[in-house]
Amino acid sequence: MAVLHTKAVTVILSVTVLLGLLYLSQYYRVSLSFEEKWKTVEAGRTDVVTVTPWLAPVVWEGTFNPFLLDSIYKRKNITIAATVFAVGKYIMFLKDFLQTSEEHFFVGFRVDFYVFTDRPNEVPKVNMAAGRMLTVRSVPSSNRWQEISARRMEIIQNLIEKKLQNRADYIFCLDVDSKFHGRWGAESLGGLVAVIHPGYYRDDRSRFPYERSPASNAYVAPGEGDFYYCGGAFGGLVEEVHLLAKTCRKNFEDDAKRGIEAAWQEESHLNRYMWINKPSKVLSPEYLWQDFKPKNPEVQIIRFSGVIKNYANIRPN
Ligand SMILES: CC(=O)N[C@H]1[C@@H](OP(=O)(O)OP(=O)(O)OC[C@H]2O[C@@H](n3ccc(=O)[nH]c3=O)[C@H](O)[C@@H]2O)O[C@H](CO)[C@H](O)[C@@H]1O
Ligand SMILES: [Mn+2]
Repeated sequence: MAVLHTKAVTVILSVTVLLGLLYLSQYYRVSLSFEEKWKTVEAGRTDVVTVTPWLAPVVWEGTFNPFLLDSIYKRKNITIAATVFAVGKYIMFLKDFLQTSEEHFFVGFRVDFYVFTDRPNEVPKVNMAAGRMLTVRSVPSSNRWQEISARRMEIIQNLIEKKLQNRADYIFCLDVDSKFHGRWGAESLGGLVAVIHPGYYRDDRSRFPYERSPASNAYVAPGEGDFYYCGGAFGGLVEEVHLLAKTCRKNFEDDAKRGIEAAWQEESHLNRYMWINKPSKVLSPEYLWQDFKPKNPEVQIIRFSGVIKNYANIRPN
């Protein structure tokens, strides 16, 4: 009896493993048939919104085939730039950010990281794969975190004007106090790309923390706004992000001249910009989660997530 039982278990296990392997071999095949290419999209997701009212895709796990997407963009031989700021004590986050990006962020593509810091000597040495590169640039420190965060727009604008226009196709601007945990690849590419903020995606828009004072250039009126987007991750084609950075910088500085600072600094200006200039691709909160938030069932994978930090210890004010 015991022998029979063991045999049955062995057979069931073998069949399961074989079926699993068969499934994986199908999934990992890059040269998909015409019918197969449409399968993932047709199966899609029904528990979340996957297209905006202005017909931009909202990228969730299960809405795309990663291997197909990579194969499409590989042929185009693109370069992706990524900016990250590590000013003051935030330099401590850089190592994990860079190390995990090697494992998950556009693996197999040409990626140029631009690190902006006031502590260039403390930039960690991280082994990077061929085709990936890191450039360190000095920026002044500040005694106000709001200024460090908001001045990113000006620095991104300058970087694009002085360096990137003929050197990169796409750019992503990312918070440093975060780590990659899952694939972030070609599915995220688009003209203008925004990430839905993990803290508000289940809320009614009346609760979104937009800037509510009409005196500010970042003003979003009650009843307006699509999603609440993160300041910690956005991107797109270099020329689109240039326009975004230039506009947000101007609006921010204009406000400052009149003694106004929007509720969430450049994040408020970004949200105003995205309300007027709809993103052509929207990334789900999988693309910027927060470690302190328990995972919700619709979030099948966390790709990038903010680490838990003690603000009082790391910010200058
Ligand atoms: C997840 C997310 O969307 N985060 C946004 C949010 O809060 P956060 O609490 O995530 O802001 P934060 O403290 O991470 O600051 C934003 C970023 O500025 C840089 N930094 C900041 C302070 C400092 O002393 N040194 C330094 O380098 C660093 O790259 C950091 O990641 O609101 C901020 C604006 O108020 C920004 O829009 C952030 O992107
Ligand atoms: Mn952050």
